Amino acid sequence: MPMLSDPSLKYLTYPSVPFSDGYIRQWPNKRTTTSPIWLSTDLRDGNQALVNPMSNATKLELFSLEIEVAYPAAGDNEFQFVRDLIENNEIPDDVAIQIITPARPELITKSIASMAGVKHGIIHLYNAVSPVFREVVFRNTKEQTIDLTINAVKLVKKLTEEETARSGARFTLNYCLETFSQTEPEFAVELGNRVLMEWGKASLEDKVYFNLAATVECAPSNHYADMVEYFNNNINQRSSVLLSIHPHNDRGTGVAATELALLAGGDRVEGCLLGNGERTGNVDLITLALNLYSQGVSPGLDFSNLPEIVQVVCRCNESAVPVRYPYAGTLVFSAFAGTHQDAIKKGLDSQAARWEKVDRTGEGIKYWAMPYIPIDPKDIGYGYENLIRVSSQSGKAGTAYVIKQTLQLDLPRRMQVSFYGVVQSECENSGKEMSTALIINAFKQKYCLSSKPIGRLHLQSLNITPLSPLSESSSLESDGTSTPPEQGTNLIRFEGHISVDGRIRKVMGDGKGVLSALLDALRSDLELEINIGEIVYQHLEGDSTKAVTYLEVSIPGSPASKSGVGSVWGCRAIISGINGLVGDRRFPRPKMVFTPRRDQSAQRSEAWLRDFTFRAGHSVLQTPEHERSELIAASPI
Ligand SMILES: CC(=O)SCCNC(=O)CCNC(=O)[C@H](O)C(C)(C)COP(=O)(O)OP(=O)(O)OC[C@H]1O[C@@H](n2cnc3c(N)ncnc32)[C@H](O)[C@@H]1OP(=O)(O)O
Ligand SMILES: CC(C)C(=O)C(=O)O
Ligand SMILES: [Mg+2]
Repeated sequence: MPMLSDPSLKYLTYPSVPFSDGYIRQWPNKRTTTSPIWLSTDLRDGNQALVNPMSNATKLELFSLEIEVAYPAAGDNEFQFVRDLIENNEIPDDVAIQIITPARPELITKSIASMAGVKHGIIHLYNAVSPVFREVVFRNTKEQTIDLTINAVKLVKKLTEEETARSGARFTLNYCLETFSQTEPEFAVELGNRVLMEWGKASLEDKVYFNLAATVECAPSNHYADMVEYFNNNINQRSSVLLSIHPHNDRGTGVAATELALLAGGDRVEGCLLGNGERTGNVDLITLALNLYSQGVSPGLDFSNLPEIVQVVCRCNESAVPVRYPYAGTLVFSAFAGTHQDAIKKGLDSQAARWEKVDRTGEGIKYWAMPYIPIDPKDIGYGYENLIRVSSQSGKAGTAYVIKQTLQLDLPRRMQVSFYGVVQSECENSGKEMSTALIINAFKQKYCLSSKPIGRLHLQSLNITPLSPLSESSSLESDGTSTPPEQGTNLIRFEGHISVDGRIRKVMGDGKGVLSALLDALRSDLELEINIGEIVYQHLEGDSTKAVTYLEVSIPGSPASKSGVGSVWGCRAIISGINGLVGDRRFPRPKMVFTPRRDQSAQRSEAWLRDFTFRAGHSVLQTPEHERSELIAASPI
């Protein structure tokens, strides 16, 4: 049957909670500032919903917290699990175990028998109390429902007192109004007060728990909050009572309902890790705890290694976590969209500066303020390596972030734009994400970053000789990664070997600064006339002596320019940029005549390479043969 045009003919809306006229709800103005008591019901409410319920060994893997361990009346395995926990001393002194029993005398008796010898046991007694259950399932009136409940409480009291007399066990009553959220609020309170009277020994030290179940989530979260607030306001002996919240997630708002119910007076939450449970599941304890954490409230639960916890839970439950699942999904700390990536990249940079200032001055706190990322993934066992993932939806900032994370290169804006074009068209063509490895490979290809020739030109070796003393601010490091000597102040001779289309050429030129000298060499020996536009130097993080140069090259008379990147005083950046120019057929090919004017047979060039040395100032830095080849290989940029 299709959906109805008027669904009110089939589905009844939820009734209002009967607050008195003029009553002002308290929960909307409250804030949660402390953590609730948590009860994991993974081994009971979670387990009862599994296609294959857990074995007792598997249950032990998940055992922790204040925990509901079993439904002992369900069968021998469940019963035995409780016995094993108690008899094998598996329960730490500060852990109370909870077992659940329906309000049926023989099942209560069996359930309490399973708890013999426990140190602290919580008896979770339940019966459904809403109109539809009273009428359809139990065929009971309100009075009969109260009688059924009171008789059950009486029996629990008698049996637990006998066990206490025998073994000294301490017991807490957790009475669950199953389907509480669909029950008339006045009736729920009346029932609660009758239970309190019958138990007769609720105190500040030994509270009675009322488990207010949203067995099926049937109304918006604000309604559940109203229900809890009403119960909170009207139950007797409130200070001797603890309100437990047991939400399910049928409307997908279990977490919201819990958070509002805690504002409305809830003290304790029953839920499951990753929201396992009947139908759409119980409320997820991990999401709740980390939501609190993200507000600066310690949840008292440790999820420092969430990925491992997720693995254990999924193994025990034979289930999987959707990739978009809060905190635990594999994609929740990844941005694909360009503007998100841009904001995250800027956020990381500005936060690093802010945190560095706190370290330096000792003032302020290193608070987290990151666009699109509500908590620091590192706090819960994730790194930053997947923060940005690149697809056709990504922009230049995302690609630049990947390059920076992987190669430490902080690309200037124009270069970001230019390289982004490559990535974008690759993604559009493939229709797929571009992995970090593919991006890095494309980057190296485009800018010819390799110790082996990629483009048509490749700088094989170089020798820099200052023809005038270096100015104070200049230095020439033997590995060629320092900032080039200031352009225009030092007369420099550049001698080097450049392979052009596979053939090695010896070139030499003079100029004010290394780059000018190289340009002179290119002009005079390769007849290659090149202009340099914007130049940016970047010191690599963690080593102030290492620098990389970004620059733009163009052919005189042509408006087109290409970016280049590289070290070795910027020489490799020039060659990288030229490769962009000469390798792209859309641009006029520069005149390249490869007839060397100076004597350099192939043999002599190879000999020159073997004797390769860097010269700094006027001293020759001799490098052992094996270190020299490593130096070249290790410095592809
Ligand atoms: C919302 C929740 O999560 S409640 C927890 C639910 N969990 C489970 O059911 C898992 C474990 N359950 C079991 O193993 C079995 O149901 C058992 C062993 C407990 C009981 O088995 P059975 O005796 O065969 O009964 P069955 O499972 O058919 O339950 C239906 C009976 O229980 C009654 N019942 C259900 N809940 C309650 C309750 N809280 N108090 C009293 N009676 C109840 C029903 O009215 C019905 O009685 P009827 O047969 O007289 O009509
Ligand atoms: C029996 C109770 C606690 C329950 O699981 C529910 O109502 O959802
Ligand atoms: Mg439940």
